[in-house]
Amino acid sequence: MANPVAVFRVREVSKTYRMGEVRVYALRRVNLELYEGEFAVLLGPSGSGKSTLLNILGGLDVPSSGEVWFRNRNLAQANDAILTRFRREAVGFIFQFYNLIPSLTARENVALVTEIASHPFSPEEALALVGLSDRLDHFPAQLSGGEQQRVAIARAIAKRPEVLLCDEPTGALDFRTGKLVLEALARANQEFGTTTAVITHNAGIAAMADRVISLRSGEISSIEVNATKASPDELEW
Ligand SMILES: Nc1ncnc2c1ncn2[C@@H]1O[C@H](COP(=O)(O)OP(=O)(O)OP(=O)(O)O)[C@@H](O)[C@H]1O
Repeated sequence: MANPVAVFRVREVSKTYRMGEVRVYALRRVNLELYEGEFAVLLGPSGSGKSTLLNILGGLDVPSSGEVWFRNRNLAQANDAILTRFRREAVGFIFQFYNLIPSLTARENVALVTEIASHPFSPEEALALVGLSDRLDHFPAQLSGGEQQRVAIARAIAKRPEVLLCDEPTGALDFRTGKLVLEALARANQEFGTTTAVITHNAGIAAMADRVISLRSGEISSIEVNATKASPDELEW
């Protein structure tokens, strides 16, 4: 990437929790940029701080110290109202469990978001992007796990967020279904230039990233740039 533009700049960010007498560092003086349009994979063992970092980037949590810049806004200093607006306008979240509303169809689950967004895709367009045009009127219980996750992706991308933050999006899925979900994420990244960060335990997924950011004990232990990216259907794990 020539002169990449940083969407996020994380500066000396620490997050600590007090557990009785001891202070636990979930993150320790982390410095990081996420660049416009990139697909970043965050790898690291359980407890290394991946979810804490993603939640801070997405404005779901705030650091104990340090700065988190989203473009020209310091999220570390933002109040709840500003963080809520930031999340609503700029961020699509995808979690391991799909968090769909069971009494609503796929189309209606996506419509919940498109109704409050300023320039959304229609639910039908968003569901077409993830290959679910033939499942619009299915309820979550009538969909497979991978299909439910793709509805969650449609819901996240329907408002055209600048960033997509995904915490173990394939964690509950088998290999084949996981690949369909990764294809949907790669497509949103490529077609709309959505900056995407994906947490995974699965090192096999790293091959589809522009950059692989590894965490260990609350610190970034390495950042690797992939010279060539694999497409999801080439991944092995
Ligand atoms: N609310 C909390 N109170 C106390 N400690 C916490 C809290 N949230 C996270 N931690 C601790 O912070 C550290 C980092 O947690 P985090 O969930 O970010 O790790 P992770 O890399 O995402 O792990 P996993 O892969 O298991 O989800 C862990 O040691 C965890 O126990």
